[in-house]
Amino acid sequence: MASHKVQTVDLSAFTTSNSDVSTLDRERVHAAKDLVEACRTQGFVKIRGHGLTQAEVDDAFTWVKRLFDLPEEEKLRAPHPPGNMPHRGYSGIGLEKVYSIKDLPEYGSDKTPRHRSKVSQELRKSSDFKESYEVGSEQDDQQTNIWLPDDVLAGFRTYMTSLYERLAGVTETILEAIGVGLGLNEQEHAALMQLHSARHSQLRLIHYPRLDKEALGTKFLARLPAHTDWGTMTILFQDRNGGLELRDPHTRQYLKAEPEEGTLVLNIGDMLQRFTNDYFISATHKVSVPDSNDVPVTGLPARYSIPFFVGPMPSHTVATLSRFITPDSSPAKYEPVKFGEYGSIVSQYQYEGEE
Ligand SMILES: O=C(O)CCC(=O)C(=O)O
Ligand SMILES: [Fe+2]
Repeated sequence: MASHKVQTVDLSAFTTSNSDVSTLDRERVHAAKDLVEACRTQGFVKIRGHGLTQAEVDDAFTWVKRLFDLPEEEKLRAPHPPGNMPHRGYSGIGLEKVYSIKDLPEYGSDKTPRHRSKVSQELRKSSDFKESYEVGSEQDDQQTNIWLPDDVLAGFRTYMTSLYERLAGVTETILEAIGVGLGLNEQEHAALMQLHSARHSQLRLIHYPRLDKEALGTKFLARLPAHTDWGTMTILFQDRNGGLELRDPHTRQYLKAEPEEGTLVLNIGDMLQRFTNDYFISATHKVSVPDSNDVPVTGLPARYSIPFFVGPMPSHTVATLSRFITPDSSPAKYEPVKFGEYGSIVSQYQYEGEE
């Protein structure tokens, strides 16, 4: 079904238990099929009934604003280290340039730092006008969190740790629903669930500062250029200003994910696309800056967002499920790939710090 807006699916049947079992089962199958249909035809969807209340989401944004309202020198007490790994802590404006793997020339052949930075420069002349803070699991065995000292923002670490865990729970619900919607057997379902490691996902807090109307007219300023996410999928909360746009793969037109109380935005990433042999689409998305003529004299308001990037263990090899491969009509499109290797190929071009 072609659609000109971002669909909304209600997963309440997966997060509540107040009806009788057979009704609940029917509602689950129905919602799960809608979810799968959106992932297949568009690669993105808004989800309500995901398990977090709007009050919890509002709380999360209050913490994010508290963080970014701190003076720069305080935020820099939890600096993101140079280079792309570990991807943790605070990054000031201009440190990141986002790409998709398909934008990268000759990836995998020449990976010397000199070549990398040359490629970065050629790919895009301007960095993203945003600041961000990356949080991982406290149990991550590969990347250690970088926290602000507690006197800078008391309670921040405890809050973000619990938010990470809550979002890992939401992820399980969504994957569960995808498994039901696809009608996976037990073994296939287990393979799907392996695309989420609760210890290796990533919570990101983003602030796109307010932009002056005049500056917009004279400088090239980007918020977040078009890209796909390289993990399994991303769940994202945005504030009431909206701003996220997702590309419909058929019409190639960008659709605005209008902010809607109680919803999150799900976009499929490269790993689920490979796992399903393109049955699901890794969604191209961006946060654009309008033409200065379309911006009010007060400027373009600041924007905050909270994406949670879902991925498997870095050592996990993601292979296409055989049910999506048929020699004639749907031959295998992807070689199995180790997630950690795939991610490091993309991320090394994105981060501007010196190594
Ligand atoms: O800020 C947003 O709404 C999008 C963030 C995003 O796509 C990303 O960080 O990969
Ligand atoms: Fe993204």
